[in-house]
Amino acid sequence: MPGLVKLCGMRTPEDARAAIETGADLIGLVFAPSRRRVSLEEARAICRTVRESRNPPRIVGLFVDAPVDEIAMIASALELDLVQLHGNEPPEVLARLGWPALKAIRLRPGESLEAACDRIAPYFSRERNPLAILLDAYHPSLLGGTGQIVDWTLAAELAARFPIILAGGLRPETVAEAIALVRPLGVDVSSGIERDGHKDPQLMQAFVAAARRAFLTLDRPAEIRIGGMR
Ligand SMILES: O=C(O)c1ccccc1N[C@@H]1O[C@H](COP(=O)(O)O)[C@@H](O)[C@H]1O
Repeated sequence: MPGLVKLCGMRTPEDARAAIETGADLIGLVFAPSRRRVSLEEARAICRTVRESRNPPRIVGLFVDAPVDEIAMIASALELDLVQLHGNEPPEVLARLGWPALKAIRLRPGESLEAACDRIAPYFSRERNPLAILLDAYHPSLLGGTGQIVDWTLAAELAARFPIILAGGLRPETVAEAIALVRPLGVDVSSGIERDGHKDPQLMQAFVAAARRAFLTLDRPAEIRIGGMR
């Protein structure tokens, strides 16, 4: 599959149904402090809805600096396809966890290419590599899902060197330009598909359609495999 599209922050089975309708590849459930956080029971209901669908997206559990035991417990209880580690988890955490993972790196304003590469490279020097690095924008007080935009020029340099999923302030009307410039393996969005703080089915549809069109126009579409998915 050229170009993955992840829709993050599903809070209800209805959100998940709307995401499934778009044909998104991945949906995200937040288990970190956030207005989008779901309990284990709420997550179970969402997972059931997803798995009963005909073309289920992969389910990603998002954690921020949570204890490894807690991540492992939730990942196995819900049979998550992937975890997204969105805090300051060092490479050892991915090795100890042993679960397919996306590692988020929050780029700081003015961060140099060299500094960003120095932060990312250690994740690829171990026996347990992340499937991709998810680039988000640093916020001084919030952990993510802030709608803040990443430096796309820096992101493009990083995407030429590492498997990158681009996140951070993407919207239906900006995602095509971001994909054309950055050429990531995938894109991820949370606040850009919300209206009045809730997931909006029309914005979800518009985001996925725009991302799909943009990935198709890349002359050499990037590819990523997640659990046999192409
Ligand atoms: O979505 C959240 O509430 C969240 C909470 C804590 C850490 C990360 C979170 N979301 C991730 O943030 C990025 C960017 O989101 P946005 O599109 O800028 O709103 C994305 O990877 C979400 O998965």
